[in-house]
Amino acid sequence: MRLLLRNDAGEISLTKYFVGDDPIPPYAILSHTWKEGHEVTFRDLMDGTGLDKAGYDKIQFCGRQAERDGLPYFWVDTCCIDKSNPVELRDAINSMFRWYQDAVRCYVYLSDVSTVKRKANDNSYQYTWERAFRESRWFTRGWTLQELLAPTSVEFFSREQKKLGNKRSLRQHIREITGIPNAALEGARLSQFSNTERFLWIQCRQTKVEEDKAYSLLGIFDVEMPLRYGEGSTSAFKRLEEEIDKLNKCLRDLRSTDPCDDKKRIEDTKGGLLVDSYHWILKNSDFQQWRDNQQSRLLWVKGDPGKGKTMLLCGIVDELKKSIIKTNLLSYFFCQATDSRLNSATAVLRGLLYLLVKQQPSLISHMRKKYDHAGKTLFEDPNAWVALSEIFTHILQDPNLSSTYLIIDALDECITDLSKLLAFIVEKTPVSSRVKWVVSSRNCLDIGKRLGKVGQRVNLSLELNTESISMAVNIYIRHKVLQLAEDKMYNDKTRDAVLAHLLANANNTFLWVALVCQNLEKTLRWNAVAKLSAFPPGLDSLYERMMEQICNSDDADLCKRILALISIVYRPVTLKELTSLVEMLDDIADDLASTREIIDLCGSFLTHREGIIYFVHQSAKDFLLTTASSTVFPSGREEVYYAILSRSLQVMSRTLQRNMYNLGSLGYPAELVTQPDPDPLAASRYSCVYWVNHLCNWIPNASIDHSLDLQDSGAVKSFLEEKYLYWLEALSLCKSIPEGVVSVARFEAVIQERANACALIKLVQDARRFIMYHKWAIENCPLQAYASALVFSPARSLIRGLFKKEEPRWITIKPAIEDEWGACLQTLEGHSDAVNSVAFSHDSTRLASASASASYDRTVKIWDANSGACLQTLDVTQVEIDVNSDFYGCLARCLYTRGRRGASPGGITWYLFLTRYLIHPVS
Ligand SMILES: Nc1ncnc2c1ncn2[C@@H]1O[C@H](COP(=O)(O)OP(=O)(O)OP(=O)(O)O)[C@@H](O)[C@H]1O
Repeated sequence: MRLLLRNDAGEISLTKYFVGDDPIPPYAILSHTWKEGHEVTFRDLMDGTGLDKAGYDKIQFCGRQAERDGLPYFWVDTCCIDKSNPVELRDAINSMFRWYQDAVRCYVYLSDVSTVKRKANDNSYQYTWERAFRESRWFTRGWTLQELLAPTSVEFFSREQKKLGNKRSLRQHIREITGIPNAALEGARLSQFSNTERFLWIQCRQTKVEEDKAYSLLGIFDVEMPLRYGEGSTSAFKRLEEEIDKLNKCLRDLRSTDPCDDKKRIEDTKGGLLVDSYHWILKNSDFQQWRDNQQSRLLWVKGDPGKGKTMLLCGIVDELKKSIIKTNLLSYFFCQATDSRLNSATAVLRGLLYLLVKQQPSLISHMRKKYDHAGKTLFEDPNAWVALSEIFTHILQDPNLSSTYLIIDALDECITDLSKLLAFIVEKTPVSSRVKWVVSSRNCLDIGKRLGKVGQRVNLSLELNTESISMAVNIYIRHKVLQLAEDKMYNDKTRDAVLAHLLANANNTFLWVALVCQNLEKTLRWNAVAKLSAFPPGLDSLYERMMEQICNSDDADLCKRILALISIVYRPVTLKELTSLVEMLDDIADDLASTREIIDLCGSFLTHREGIIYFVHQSAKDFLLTTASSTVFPSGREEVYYAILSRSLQVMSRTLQRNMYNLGSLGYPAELVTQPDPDPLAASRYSCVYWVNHLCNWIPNASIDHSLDLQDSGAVKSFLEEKYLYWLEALSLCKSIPEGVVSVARFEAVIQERANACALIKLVQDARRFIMYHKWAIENCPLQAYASALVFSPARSLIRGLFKKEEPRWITIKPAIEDEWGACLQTLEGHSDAVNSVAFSHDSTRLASASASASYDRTVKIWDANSGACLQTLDVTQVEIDVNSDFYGCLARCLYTRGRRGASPGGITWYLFLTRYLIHPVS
């Protein structure tokens, strides 16, 4: 951008063009409406002409007003853009919103509003500036919409250059004139207003050039697109809407969880956030140093289990939201070890990115190119970390990134790839001075060592802030006891006894207090005081006592079984899923209220919210898996894996059948499928995705009598024979076909190792070929499991034979297919043109395919050799690849047939040879 500078003599000159990282001095900006032929242009200023034009007065006004406000620099659109330079014009239009946003002051000059009272007609003197203000042309123009919304400070001036008020003082008028809600006028992020609402704001406004009506919205939607003057308004709006749709689709695919919802859920499940119990942090000197000192980039909050770190970070998020200016970004993520969707480094980056892009949509530009090639898999496949960390790095380096706060809670609960996440934080913290980080964890030596490498770090140890924590916990105790006393109608004596016990034994541990109070909620009023001695100090002692109580209760076996199961499932299960997995709950399978009651009996280990069962705290799960392991798993964990496997097979056998969601046609696309209510898969969803995992975990033990076995006559084989195809449909409905592909491969490996059952092994091998070959079709259209998958399988495929009855009857002439599965394992579809090279990685887990010649699609794709998922698409224009040279270990040429199997135009069928460990180039 180029600014104007007013010197002491009142002379105005243009500055140099600021590019890249050039620091731009604080400046004021003018907003006005243009008058044809009267405006001073860039050329005028360069040639020293235009001083006699009427528009020059406005420029001088802006310069003088800026000087009064202590700003020597200012910007006026008529003369600061060289419109004869198309590149500069394009960049200016795409950046204009930000220029207005970054201005310290925006002066709106209203040439048609006068403060001089004058006679409107013969007998009236009521023509005041307010009415002229309401009717001003400024409110009817397209570009002035962003000039009203983008800057924080907007001041309005009359024709006589007299100040009329500002955006805040004139809010009521502006709202009535424009229909724009107060929140938007007060600077709320525009991304929080719906598209329809934002389009409405421009509807009645006009622009001189018709396309500008759409182009003037680019900043309001925070998207970029090339300008094509002459395309017409319809086309410009169409392209704008397409751009917005692409943005929304990318954002939808990026979202694996919404950390805003996670925060709310965590607060709700933990009984609500008590402001008085975290407010101490605002006065803490370490926190203040981190917040106020530009050099302090990272705050590490550390403390023992249950000391209130998570709730403290929830509080910090709330406080930052209140105190930071609206253009700043705030993104956060709460790791939870008990939930596989929230316990990996990839999940953390994905969640942080999601919130960042939601607030500043233009940041999506850093992922769009890759995303446009790879789609959702970019964020999900095994290489997601590589892609996400690269995108994140670009965002952190983006000069347009607003000041940003990034908050990650519970690093110690990041189970997968914590070291990668730590390395990333350590490496990226110094990258941008506009980004501040807060992370929390337990007192882990390893985390401390890694974070110790960050120079600009502040450590905040809860154990070293005993006084503050003690006061915070005492406030919490008083709050909880008052609540209990009210709910349970304690008399004063009981209330005081409970209060005294908690104050004396809490040891500055919030969680201990929370657990005791949870227990007291279930204790009869008359028994409360006597029961207090059952709550010894210390978390582990408390858990032990809770376990003892469970063991002595009437429902001990059931509670222990539920606790064991919840400790080892791969994700939190729903109440319905739980009833299907625990035999002892059979009698109340349809009675969710009773299941809830039983969960409540499991001491204070478990809690449930919106039908999903969670551990009350990670430390509860840790306790069950370690200290209480022999109580909860008296016959070892294998026995519980077995039970889950066995029950999973039962529930799937009961519920899986053809067309469970009543889809209208065989080609019904998976992306349009919505979950019916009631959901036929509600009880078996977990089992469908994870039964093979439990089978792999289970090591048959001769001492236990298993009715289920891996023999030719066993239940596993019967399940596959009777339900395999319905299971594939269910996996597709659960959007879990890639997991299914990996499961069947694992299954095959396990069964070859463990079972002495030829028929079962053959069946599983056939099942594996079936899912690999038809993965794409079934994943995209669930019912294709019964159509193309069957019809295009070899005549002697065991699965085809078993499910012959499901083949569409109306296909009377069936394609001639080989008798046996051929050399083709699966079809990898994705390149839009011919492929000229492929190569396996050294460990055979990855396959690279290149369509890299000039006339091809100029991409290299990396595939997971097991699941066939496309992991990454590399743009060959960016990656220098000589297709004839060594690449990715070795390059192999493969046979391919274009469009075989009637694949999509340009689709390619690859023959991946069974002997893939022995890659030899073939012509
Ligand atoms: N400010 C607060 N307001 C309300 N409840 C709180 C607050 N701080 C702590 N608690 C209570 O204490 C419990 C433990 O707090 P929290 O989960 O934040 O501890 P933590 O230090 O993160 O534990 P861990 O490291 O083991 O995960 C919460 O479940 C909640 O019930």
